[in-house]
Amino acid sequence: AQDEVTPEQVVSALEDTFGVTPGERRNHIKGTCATGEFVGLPAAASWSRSALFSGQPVPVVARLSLPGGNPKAPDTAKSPRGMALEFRLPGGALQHMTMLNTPVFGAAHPKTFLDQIVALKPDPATGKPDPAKLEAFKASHPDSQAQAQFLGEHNPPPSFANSSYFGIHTFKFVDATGKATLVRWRFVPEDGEKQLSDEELKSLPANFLEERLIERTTRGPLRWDMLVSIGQPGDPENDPTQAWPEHREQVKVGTLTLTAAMPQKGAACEKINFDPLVMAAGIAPTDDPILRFRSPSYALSFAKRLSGQ
Ligand code: HEM
Repeated sequence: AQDEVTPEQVVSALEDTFGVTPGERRNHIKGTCATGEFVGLPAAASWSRSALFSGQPVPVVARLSLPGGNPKAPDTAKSPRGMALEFRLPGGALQHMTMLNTPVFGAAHPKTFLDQIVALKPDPATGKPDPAKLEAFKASHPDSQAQAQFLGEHNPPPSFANSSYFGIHTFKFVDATGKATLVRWRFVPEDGEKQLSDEELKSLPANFLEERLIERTTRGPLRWDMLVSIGQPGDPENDPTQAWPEHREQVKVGTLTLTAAMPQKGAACEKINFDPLVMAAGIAPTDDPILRFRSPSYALSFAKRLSGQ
């Protein structure tokens, strides 16, 4: 029954809960474009033959975002922040990484994601989600617990620049001989991780993330190290709600640099579908049911917004 959920149902639920802004994303509607480059470390070639790790600069189009389909979502919301990257490899190949600033996701199966979106629908009487429905959702979906706990313990960042972003799913790095290694990646900010105080959460205006990101890039390049954890046999491969055991080997495989940021309207990131299954040779997906479900859901949202719906 878990896999009976369809992308159509989930996109309809997003539209029902958040409303539709014609021509815009059904999820992560609020966002900011950025551009820069990635330079990989050739040492990573012992795990992956991806052109990402040639040592040559690879142009990147990025989008930093807030989840949900409400274009007015406040930047203080205790929700994840998103970072989507499109790497433009030599010869026209593309590699995507579409990440959140939580180490785990809030659903092991698409049904949990669907039920959460339904539970988040504002009650017409209050304009807010019904607390009883949210409680019932939590109680009946233990796989939502780990991400909710992380979000409860970590206030959102004061800037997109002050967050780590996690691939969350397990992926395969594939070397030149075809040997696959299970990995999880994350991007760690050179500006350091920071969290808003509870006071700031109450006093800050609804919009500051875009302005701060643009301002930050005018003062100099913004960098994240790409780190990869190397999996061991038995590490969870198909469950994005489960962290890997601590002390897995960590390898730095490259550096992302963002040099400019701009409002999304008319900018390079606006019309990109950051489908996480867009992959170039050297990186491959696992059978994680959430990872596999994302691709057709993003395609549906993308097709609708491109046609002006
Ligand atoms: C059942 C699971 C999920 C569903 C149904 C889903 C659905 C969607 C949809 C429909 C969009 C808008 C696509 C577009 O119009 O371009 C989106 C965007 C996004 N999602 Fe997901 N998502 C899921 C899981 C995840 C996970 C696990 C992550 C992170 C690891 C993630 C991160 C993002 C980000 C960062 C964006 C914004 C991309 C951009 O800037 O264009 N999502 N999601």
